[in-house]
Amino acid sequence: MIVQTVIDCVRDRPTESILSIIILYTIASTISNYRKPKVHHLTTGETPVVIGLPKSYPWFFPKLRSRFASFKNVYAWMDEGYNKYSKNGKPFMIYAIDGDMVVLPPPVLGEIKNLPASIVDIRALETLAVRYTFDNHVATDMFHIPIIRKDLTAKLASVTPAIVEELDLSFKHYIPKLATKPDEKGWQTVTMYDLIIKVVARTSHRVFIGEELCREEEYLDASINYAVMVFPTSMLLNCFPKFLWPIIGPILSIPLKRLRRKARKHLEPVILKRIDLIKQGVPESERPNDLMQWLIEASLVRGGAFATIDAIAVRVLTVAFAAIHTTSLSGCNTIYDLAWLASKTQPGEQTPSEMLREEIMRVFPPPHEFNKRYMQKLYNMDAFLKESVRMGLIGAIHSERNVIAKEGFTTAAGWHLPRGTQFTFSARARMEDEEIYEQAKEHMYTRFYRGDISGGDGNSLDEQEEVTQQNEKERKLDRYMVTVTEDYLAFGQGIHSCPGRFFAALELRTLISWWLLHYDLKPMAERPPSFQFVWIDIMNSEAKMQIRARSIDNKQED
Ligand code: HEM
Repeated sequence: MIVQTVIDCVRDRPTESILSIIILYTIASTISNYRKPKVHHLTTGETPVVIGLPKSYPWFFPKLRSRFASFKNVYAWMDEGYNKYSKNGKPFMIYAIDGDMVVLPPPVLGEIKNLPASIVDIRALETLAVRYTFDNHVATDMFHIPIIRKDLTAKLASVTPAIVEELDLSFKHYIPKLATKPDEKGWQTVTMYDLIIKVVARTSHRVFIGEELCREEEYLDASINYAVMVFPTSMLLNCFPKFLWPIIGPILSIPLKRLRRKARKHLEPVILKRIDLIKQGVPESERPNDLMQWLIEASLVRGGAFATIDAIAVRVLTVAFAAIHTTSLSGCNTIYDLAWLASKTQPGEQTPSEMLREEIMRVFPPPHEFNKRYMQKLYNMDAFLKESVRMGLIGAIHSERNVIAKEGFTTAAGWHLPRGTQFTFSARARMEDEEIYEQAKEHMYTRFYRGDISGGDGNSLDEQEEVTQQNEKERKLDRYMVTVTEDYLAFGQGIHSCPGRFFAALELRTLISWWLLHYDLKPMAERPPSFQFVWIDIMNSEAKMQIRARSIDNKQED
């Protein structure tokens, strides 16, 4: 009714409507600016400089114009702010389409990264509009996070055979479906991202929900599409003021609800069967032992609405969302890098693929029985993956947080952030800082190589070891791909650092190993360019690659 009246009004009196909207916007933003406490320095009273305000007609809706300009300019603004302010220990601000963001200098990271949610809370709840893109239960209790961090990570060694098997089966299943027929020399064309996302989705689901469901195409498509839809839906919702979310949120999330129903159709019978097993008192050792089982058990413990099929199904989709795209992007970028770097190799030089293949043959000689312990000995592979993830960083920023404490939060350097301040840190600009990473814009695949400090036995350094002040000195750059340091930001920081990175590293090492043992890549002249949209770097998912099965003959050519 209200919506119809508004539409009629805009249609009948367009000029008056636009003028009214502009006046209303001006009044609302003047009031909110006036009332909102500002970030400031407690002794000097200085406030952060805003980067990205329009230079022409600066009096004409500067904030609004800046918000629209943020769609394509955030990365340039972040570079400017990082070099001018962050490196001098000062914060700066950006008026982005999804709100005002304070970007803090890197030293503050150490102060906030382990603060409890009562002082600073993870902002993903709002960035991703979790209440609308997932549901209230996920927004209020993220119990899947400790399950991933502890239970899944603890099980990695025992799930490795399942990962190896499912990767093999799914590559063999999807390559004939997605690649063109081999030409006379055996070369096939494939859109690599389409292949990798299918393989990663199926393999991850083998570990998350078991063999029974992981090969169900309709379910896999629903979960992949769900993950794809979350970002645009939340981005769109973030363009509206928060008070409109309860009205607009349910409308914008209709396509997500449709996909949820599709996924639920497949999950429901399995969830019901597993709940039955628990109710019948089947001992734990005889029940399935995978992520879905742990999620069901934790949901039943919470009871009430948490224990419904809907809530459990959405929880499974939440984990899939966090896991599948991130891992597929990293895997696909790594394959792009292998093909691109091969084109830069001089005649007679070993290509990166050859180097990695040689290492795989040494660590896992035929019949290539992969296991988790020895996976850690693939030092070149780990260094390569770590560098590809650094180069393919998915965001301009990391560790977005909201100040929750009533009294706000004051940094050691005296910057006061009032309650409600949204803040973050530079990720891309920091990871491309020449003072931290020599030739930062180059893919130096031996940058993180650390076989030389590990004694070569793979036992002296455990990749799950935390970097602490005590052991910091003895490390050379960073250790493993999964090691989180304040200069390696691909997995976030502190208590909210990615809990799934150990699983991702295992899956990626297995995936690249499988690839190198079974297929060749035709060198690509350039790395397929990605494009940037507000805070996110959207990788090139359209790039076509030439691939060729490694027959006995090809292997001999190597
Ligand atoms: C290469 C692959 C991956 C990358 C690059 C990646 C990256 C990240 C980043 C940057 C964050 C945000 C940390 C922060 O806000 O400080 C994060 C959080 C998270 N990731 Fe990952 N991730 C990957 C794989 C996975 C996988 C496989 C899973 C699940 C099995 C997963 C589950 C999560 C979850 C649940 C969070 C939220 C943590 C929290 O809020 O405390 N991720 N990840």
